[in-house]
Amino acid sequence: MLSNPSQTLTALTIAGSDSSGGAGIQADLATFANFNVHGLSVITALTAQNPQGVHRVSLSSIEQITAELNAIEILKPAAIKIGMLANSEILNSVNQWLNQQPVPVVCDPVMSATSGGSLLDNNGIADFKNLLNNITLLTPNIREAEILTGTNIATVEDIQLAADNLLAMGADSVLITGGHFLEESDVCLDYFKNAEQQYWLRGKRIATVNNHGTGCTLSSAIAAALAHGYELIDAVVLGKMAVSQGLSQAQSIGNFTGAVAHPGGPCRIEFLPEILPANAHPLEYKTPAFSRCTTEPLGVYPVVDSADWVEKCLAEGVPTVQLRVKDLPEDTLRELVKQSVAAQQKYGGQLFINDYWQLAIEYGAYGVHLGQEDLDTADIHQIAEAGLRLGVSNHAWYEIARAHAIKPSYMAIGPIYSTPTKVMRFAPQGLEQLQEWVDLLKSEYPMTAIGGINLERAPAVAKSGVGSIAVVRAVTEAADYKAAINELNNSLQAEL
Ligand SMILES: Cc1ncc(COP(=O)(O)OP(=O)(O)O)c(N)n1
Ligand SMILES: Cc1ncsc1CCOP(=O)(O)O
Ligand SMILES: [Mg+2]
Repeated sequence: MLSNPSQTLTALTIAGSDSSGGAGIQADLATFANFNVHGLSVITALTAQNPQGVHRVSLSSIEQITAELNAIEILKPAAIKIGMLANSEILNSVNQWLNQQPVPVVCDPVMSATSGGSLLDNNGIADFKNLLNNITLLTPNIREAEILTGTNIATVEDIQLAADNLLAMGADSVLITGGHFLEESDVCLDYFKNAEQQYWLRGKRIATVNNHGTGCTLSSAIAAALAHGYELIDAVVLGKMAVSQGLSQAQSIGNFTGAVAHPGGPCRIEFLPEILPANAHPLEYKTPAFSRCTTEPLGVYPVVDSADWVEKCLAEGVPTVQLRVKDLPEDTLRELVKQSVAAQQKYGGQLFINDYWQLAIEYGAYGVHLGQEDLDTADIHQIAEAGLRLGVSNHAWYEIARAHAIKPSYMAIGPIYSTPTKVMRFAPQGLEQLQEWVDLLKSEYPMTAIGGINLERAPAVAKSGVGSIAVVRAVTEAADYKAAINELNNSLQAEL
């Protein structure tokens, strides 16, 4: 799912072996391989298991587990996944070793097999809180969250309360997975919370009985993405996609139920989860209905800072243009928006106003372009109801999942290259990441690429199939802006 890094990355799973091959160590290693991460393993227990049940469990000795943990240390796992710990003795000795580990730890609090057998004894459950201080992300399902918190979970509010309890018990972040919540509905709701953020992830429910190993796959996929250096919130999206894609291809084994698959390869948009707006109730959230853009793909897309530039670009026949100005007094802004809208009425084209969505509505602009921070405060339903289009900036997987929940009129990806035009906390995405996001999103959204794109780079960017290139300097600082627009257009046309 993630491409091969230039140096071998390692991740460690500390878990039990599943003789039926669908969960535990076997699922974790298959997931790591899928994410191009070399898997290290410390096996806490051997289970004699098949779809009919867990027939026998044989625990590894503490000496063996400790020796394995110490042995793999020189291979420097970049992330750790924890699964079956069997009992309090194993749990506490793993925890002691974790005290020295500087890397993120994802813990799936495995307590029982899908087929029913117990995989953690009562003392282990009682001691589980000891482990939480060493856990970056805890990924319980509803039943596991109930057991760990001693609460009953039947509603959305119960899930939120359980997450609060788990954080209070010491976990840094918690993701309560909703595979067994509202099972009759066609969506699957997971809830993420830590000190900074809380959100619902809404994914398509993949109804299958072949779901053995789902929790193992999710937690090890998140650990693998963390090993690649992704931020936790991005890793959660990647983990969720891997599970949904895997469930969609899961097959039975003869007459027996099977396990989540590990197909690898590119992910389809139907498996991209939606991150619902922070204040949305997950069962009542209504997706806004934004109008589509008239001209798709969006083509050459100059981002300019004056009504004069808007007019010159539209007069030159660009299909899309954006007015992007910062820190101006209200009356100057109004005048700029008004004049830009007048230019659009004269020449046609799609005029997007950056940031100032109320003015865009008031003056009847074609659309609004918003950054992810703006989504926290803008009334996006009002923008949609006024008939304006919405474009949204995206720099990371988490942002893409968040934008996907509001179904904007287009998705912007950037920065593709480094640029002096804007200070951003995101590293350049590069062409490979652009390609992955174009392949994922293009069937549902028109897209544009922005950041550091000049005439030389335009053909390579256009080759991704993005269909539009958004530029500031390549037009506004060109010796001949008309020729620049023409050349950018030629690069895009060559790929249509
Ligand atoms: C086409 C396009 N893509 C991205 C941006 C960046 O917008 P935003 O995140 O709102 O940041 P500012 O432009 O406001 O600094 C854009 N303007 N246009
Ligand atoms: C506004 C913005 N958002 C992401 S990159 C960028 C600036 C792009 O400017 P340039 O085309 O000059 O690199
Ligand atoms: Mg903005």
